Amino acid sequence: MSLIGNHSGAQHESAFEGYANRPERKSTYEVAQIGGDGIGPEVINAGVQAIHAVAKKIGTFTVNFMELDWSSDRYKRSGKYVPEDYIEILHRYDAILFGAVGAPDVPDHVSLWGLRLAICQPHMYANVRRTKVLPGISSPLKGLSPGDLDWCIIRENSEGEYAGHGGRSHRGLEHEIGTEVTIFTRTAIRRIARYAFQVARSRPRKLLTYVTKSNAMRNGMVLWDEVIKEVAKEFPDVTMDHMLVDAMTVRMTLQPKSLDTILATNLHADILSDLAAALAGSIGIAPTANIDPSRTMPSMFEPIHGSAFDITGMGVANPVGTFWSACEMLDWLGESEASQLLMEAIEKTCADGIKTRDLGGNANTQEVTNAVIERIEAL
Ligand SMILES: NC(=O)C1=CN([C@@H]2O[C@H](COP(=O)(O)OP(=O)(O)OC[C@H]3O[C@@H](n4cnc5c(N)ncnc54)[C@H](O)[C@@H]3O)[C@@H](O)[C@H]2O)C=CC1
Ligand SMILES: CC(=O)C(=O)O
Ligand SMILES: [K+]
Ligand SMILES: [Mn+2]
Repeated sequence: MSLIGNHSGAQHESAFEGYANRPERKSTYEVAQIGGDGIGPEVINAGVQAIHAVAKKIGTFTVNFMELDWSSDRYKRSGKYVPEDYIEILHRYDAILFGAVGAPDVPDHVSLWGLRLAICQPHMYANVRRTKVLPGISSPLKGLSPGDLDWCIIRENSEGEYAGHGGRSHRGLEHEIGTEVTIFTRTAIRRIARYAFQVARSRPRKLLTYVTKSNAMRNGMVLWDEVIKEVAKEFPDVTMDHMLVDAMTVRMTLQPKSLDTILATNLHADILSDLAAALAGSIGIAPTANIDPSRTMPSMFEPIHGSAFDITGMGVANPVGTFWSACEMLDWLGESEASQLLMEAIEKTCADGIKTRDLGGNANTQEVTNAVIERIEAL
């Protein structure tokens, strides 16, 4: 697949380049639409409008959305976030467009495990999170211009610190114990390392920085270091360097231009990718692709942010993170031209100053959506 973005000069390399298993293009894509909770349905509603507009403009395919009510409301009604046969249900779709999960009156660990982790952990082992300073948006860092902070963070998405192993005993007593056991397996480290090297290889700088904490964590993190060095031998054309996670926050902030593709564990990359989004201007902008590289399961695309109780229902949520996630979805489906077109419309909208208040603007969610659709139609 070609580089994205010859339209306006900005280049958006595919995060999925380098994979031989590009899909057959279809005339109709079936997408599961799961708005979820909080601002999730608000931004997904915006994303669906933008995808329909871009499909109409391109004219070679349509997207059918099937709205699934998998959410905390469903949990409170029925005791379950998802039906018993949810994996079989998801198999019917080409992709999943997801908002967020989390409600003020449900414990966060119940909601996250009930929906997002239930869907992603079994198959979607690569969590791909891109960053870039978009035109018209200022980074809190000094001296950066549009196009800078062009990073692709690859997060291990199936195990690690979020493996769910552990337990509690002696509940309520002074000597109560809680354990959260991190699980690292050679298989999972190797497959995510290969994925990250493929992404790094597909980008012009061919530079991979991998992040661990193998000084204090002397077992599993040392296994990471060893397996990554083994996998590196398969990719002699990729330059690799290593950072301990604490120092990585400093490098991201003070030497941001020294980074390109970044590989880290589930927890570390969760944190570093929120930092990356903030450094690029707002958590409301950044996309996430939860990828099953084998294409056994549909992959799931979602903005990086959560359900944002503090702004739910106000109509001011930034839809850009969802639009960019929609670009990633179209790209993964093989519709690279549509992906490029949508990205270009997003960039033009930002450049024209049509922004939500998290970016210092005063447009609401629908106004930003309308502006993106107008620009799609005009391109
Ligand atoms: N993938 C998912 O479904 C995720 C779910 N969560 C869940 O979301 C809930 C809230 O978590 P928080 O830690 O508060 O993170 P959050 O991302 O929901 O919100 C953090 C801050 O960023 C702001 N923000 C987030 N998205 C925005 C957008 N699109 N436009 C403008 N401002 C935006 C919020 O208003 C808030 O001030 C929790 O239940 C948490 O577990 C959190 C992260 C990811
Ligand atoms: C849950 C969460 O914070 C994430 O997936 O990024
Ligand atoms: K999300
Ligand atoms: Mn997160």
